[in-house]
Amino acid sequence: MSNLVLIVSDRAEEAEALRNVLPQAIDGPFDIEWVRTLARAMQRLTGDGIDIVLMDFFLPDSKGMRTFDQLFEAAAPVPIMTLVTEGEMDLAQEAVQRGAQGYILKGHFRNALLPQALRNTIHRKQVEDALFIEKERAAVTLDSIVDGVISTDSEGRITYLNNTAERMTGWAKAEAIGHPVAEVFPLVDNINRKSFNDPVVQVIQEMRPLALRADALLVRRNGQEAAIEDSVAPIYDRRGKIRGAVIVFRDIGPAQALMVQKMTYQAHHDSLTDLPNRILLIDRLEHAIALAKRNGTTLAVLFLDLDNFKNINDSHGHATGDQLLASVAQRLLNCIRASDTVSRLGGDEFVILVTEERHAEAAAHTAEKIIASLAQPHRIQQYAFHITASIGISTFPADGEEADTLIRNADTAMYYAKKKGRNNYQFFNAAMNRRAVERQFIEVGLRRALEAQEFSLYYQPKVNLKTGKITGVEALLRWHHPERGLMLPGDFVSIAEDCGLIVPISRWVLREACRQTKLWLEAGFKPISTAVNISALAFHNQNFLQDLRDILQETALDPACLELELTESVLMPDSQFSNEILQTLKSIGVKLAIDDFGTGYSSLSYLQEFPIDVLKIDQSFVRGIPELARNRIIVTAVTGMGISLKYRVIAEGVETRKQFSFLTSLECDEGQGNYFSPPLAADRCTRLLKTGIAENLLH
Ligand SMILES: Nc1nc2c(ncn2[C@@H]2O[C@H](COP(=O)(O)OP(=O)(O)OP(=O)(O)O)[C@@H](O)[C@H]2O)c(=O)[nH]1
Repeated sequence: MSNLVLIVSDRAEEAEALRNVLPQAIDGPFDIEWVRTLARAMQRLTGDGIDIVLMDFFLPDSKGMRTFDQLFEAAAPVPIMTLVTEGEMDLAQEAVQRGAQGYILKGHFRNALLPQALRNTIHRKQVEDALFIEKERAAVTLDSIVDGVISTDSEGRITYLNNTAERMTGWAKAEAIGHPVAEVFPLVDNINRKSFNDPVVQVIQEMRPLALRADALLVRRNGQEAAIEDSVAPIYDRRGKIRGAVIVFRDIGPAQALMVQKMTYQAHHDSLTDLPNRILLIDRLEHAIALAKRNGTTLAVLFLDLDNFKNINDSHGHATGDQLLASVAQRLLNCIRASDTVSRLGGDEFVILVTEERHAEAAAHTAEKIIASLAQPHRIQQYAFHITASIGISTFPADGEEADTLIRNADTAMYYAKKKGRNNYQFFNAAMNRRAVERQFIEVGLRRALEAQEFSLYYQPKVNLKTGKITGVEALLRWHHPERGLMLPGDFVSIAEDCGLIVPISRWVLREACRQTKLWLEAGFKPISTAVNISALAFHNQNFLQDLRDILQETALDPACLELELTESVLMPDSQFSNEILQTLKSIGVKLAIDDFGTGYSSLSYLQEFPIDVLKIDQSFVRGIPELARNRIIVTAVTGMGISLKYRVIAEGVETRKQFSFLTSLECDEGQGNYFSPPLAADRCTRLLKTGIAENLLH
């Protein structure tokens, strides 16, 4: 598109010279219009289409600066350049100061830079106009919307407020500019009136927008508060550098503010007990840590888990469980100061934040108070419930400087309180952490071990003490850990129980033992039975009986060749339930043995009640015989009792000829232990089944 140049000059030779140069210019094209007088020029400028004016100061109807002033007023916003001689430079300079875009020296029209200068001037003016319109449009838009808009520079100082922002903050734009945003736009949390971290600083530091948040109160200049929702976004320049931030916010009105406040409250509190939940606890804890750091004080975190709470739910129903939890919450609140926090993390877990302790150990006092308070009966409906709790304590700064670490370490200490028999409290120590890390390592390994086929079964023979024949084997689990090598059950079973992995592991053990026994039977080793240990969790698992039936069917093993070993502690807590399962097991046809007899309840009455075939005397009693009188008496009594009740009695842990001889003299049926053979991998056990126990060991 060509540009139209209006030449305002009375000198024909000048107009002619420009006419000769401009239409052919490479930077063009330019079209030319020429007028001789100011009046004609003014008239022409009332119409459209002129892109630039080139004017002489001296015209027939106007002279000097007046010519420029008149034209400038009529031409706006068309750019003007003046045509001057060297003697008129002063006029040219003054015109530039008054708004001219520049000047052209007469006699230099052939200069190649002239068209370029004209084109640049026209272009610059066009850009300026577009920018002006753009700014105007933005300003008008921003001033007409109902949202407040504030922008800042990269230091967080105000650079702009729209009308709504002026009204809502109480600051006029002119006053606010240059002030820190936190001064003009101060925000507090609508739950506890705590100041928010400056969102602009955060956006500039993190270089990403902050999403809309609806739980903020804007404190106006006059001190009034307004519930708002706001978002903040960074402003970048063309190089991607942060130049500031823009805040957009709106007044959400009292009804919505109330709803938001309610929702915010719900998001921070537990609905059952109305206590702060984990989110609010972490917030308070972080705040308390910051304060303790500043003041050099300490604080303690008490992690509390009710003992055997599941039993209450199971026996009285979830609703009663809920009421008990609410009662516990109330007791906990009564044990602490108003400045402390009791929170419920979920389930039967509570965390208590005790602040401003002079000595962290003072938390023990709170723990004792809590334990004593919870011990009082809780009256719910017509019942009085007795409940205890285990508490772990971590202290700041000794046990961690982060909220998460303190809670985690208190949780670890709580776990040890459970291990110590429940109803007590334990302070966290670093050794616990090492053990917790170790447990974690084992647990992670266990989760992989089944799939990675890292388990195997070893078998230890049981020997008839009269005939010396092998009557069966006990299957013993081994874990070939890729880093630790061979691991025994004592290293990992309790962890597998804690994380529930014992159930699939037990299923694998049962299947593998049945499969191997079937192989031995098919190979002609008869009669032989294999004993498998059943843990409490596996025994109480609701799929236990069905799994067992499936495995027996799958492996086609005669159930009489499978012996299940159960400890007294598995059976006794709920003997009626146990008896029902044992009767079913009996009807399936498997043999039942009481393992580790003598270490647990050793109740004779249940022995008669349960359909048991075998009594296994625990190796701790066999160890000292015949020299150790106490053990000698126990082994003698248990063997005699077992025989008279018509059980097969098996002594575990036989290691010496003396023990073997003594057990034989008692007419104990069978023995098991390293004296006859250590536990062996399946192939070596197969060889032993072929050769039998060495003759010299038996006589
Ligand atoms: N009534 C009720 N029970 C819950 C709620 N949330 C979780 N529970 C139950 O609380 C029990 C928590 O049990 P645990 O802490 O794992 O075990 P426990 O029986 O207390 O035994 P220990 O902690 O080992 O002493 C589980 O049975 C959950 O089902 C709840 O909101 N209300």
